[in-house]
Amino acid sequence: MFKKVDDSIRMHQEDEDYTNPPEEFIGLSDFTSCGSDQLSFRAGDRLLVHTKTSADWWWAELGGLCGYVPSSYLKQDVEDSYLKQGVEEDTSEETSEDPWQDEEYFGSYGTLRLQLEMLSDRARTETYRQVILTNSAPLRGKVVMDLGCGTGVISLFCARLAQPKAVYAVEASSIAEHTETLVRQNGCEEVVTVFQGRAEELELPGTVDILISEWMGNCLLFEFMVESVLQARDRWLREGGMMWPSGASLCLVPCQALDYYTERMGFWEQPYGLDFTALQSLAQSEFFSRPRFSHLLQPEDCLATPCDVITLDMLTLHVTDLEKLRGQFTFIVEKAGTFHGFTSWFRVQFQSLERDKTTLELDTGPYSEPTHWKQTLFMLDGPISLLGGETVSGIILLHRNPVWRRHMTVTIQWRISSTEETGNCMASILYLLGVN
Ligand SMILES: N=C(N)NC/C=C/[C@H]1O[C@@H](n2cnc3c(N)ncnc32)[C@H](O)[C@@H]1O
Repeated sequence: MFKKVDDSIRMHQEDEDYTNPPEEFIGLSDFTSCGSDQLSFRAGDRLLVHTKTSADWWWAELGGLCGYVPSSYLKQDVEDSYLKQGVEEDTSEETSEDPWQDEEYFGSYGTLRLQLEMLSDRARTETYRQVILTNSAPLRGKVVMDLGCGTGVISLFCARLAQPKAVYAVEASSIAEHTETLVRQNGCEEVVTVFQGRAEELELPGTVDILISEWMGNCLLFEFMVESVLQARDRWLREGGMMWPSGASLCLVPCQALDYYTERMGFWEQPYGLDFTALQSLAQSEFFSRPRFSHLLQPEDCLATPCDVITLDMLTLHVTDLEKLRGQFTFIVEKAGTFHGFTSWFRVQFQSLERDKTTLELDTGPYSEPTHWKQTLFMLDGPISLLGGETVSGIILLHRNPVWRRHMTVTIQWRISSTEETGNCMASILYLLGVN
């Protein structure tokens, strides 16, 4: 999907390298530490960066205190504009200063490649078709807004499978120029009207009864198109109207990832009979210091029963809630295995328009048909052997990036606690993972 500014997991670095003189950076925005080894600061603070331990997490000092800070919250005090960490060098004024990166974002969605990827995702597209089909009766005479309609497939489902009064198909990318043709070619021009532009900037003929959108990104929120959906809800959805999806959950599970670990880390043990283990710390930083968005988790690699860590009600959620979302979890390890990391995915629900009728759901997890989102794998600093019976508990924090508005930092704080039958003291390990 949309090219990611350097998403990475901050790693624990045991040996700090202080050979380079510290560099002074300025805080772009307030940052509140969410772990014992992070350093809080305020916008305008001048920090001394001693070590750029990874692409997104640096070891810095402020007022005599040291700790990890997110590089995306900092800029150097230089005359010309400072390009953010992870965004490629770009001459156009627009890209380096547009916090929504809309030129790049809508540019990518204007390609058939991405539209084909979403349309080819059978589980995704068929779920939306089923939602329309099973609600065709109550959809009669209603006004529908399809936000981010792309090729207009959902709008065409509405017009072909139900008898709505009108469908407003809203699309900001250049694909909208073709959507008009598709609407006419499928004989739906009486019902479906295409509006090309950002939903936030458009004038619609009036309020709508249903706001349907396929807005979800990796880890549910990446891309933050959800903000556009909430803004459109507040502006166009009538009182008592329906949001589709009506609800969304972010799911998490501790897991094994032996194939990935072996492929990227084990490989250096003895390639062609040679000892390349000296490269393993680089491999850790290069491969495991960013979420793996294209992971396909096998059910047998789940070490516990997955759980919903964050749940959103699309009728009551506010844009301001998106700045910081927090969830808790407690997993009971159900089998012996190697704890390589956590895998996350999402589920979205579509409440029926008719009271006490079935709510439909799109589940992008390992026990359902794979989707183009696949799942997201967060690797640990190093694998941990588990016997089964342990408890893995902790919290997950999603902090929206204050500068790059389509990005977020995901921090997972967790501990393993296992008490022997003999009542030994609690053995606990505390690790901190941060994803930018
Ligand atoms: N990532 C997945 N799977 N789905 C995301 C789906 C994104 C689609 O919605 C459009 N879109 C996103 N935000 C807006 C907006 N504010 N106004 C109008 N159109 C918009 C994009 O151009 C894509 O075609």
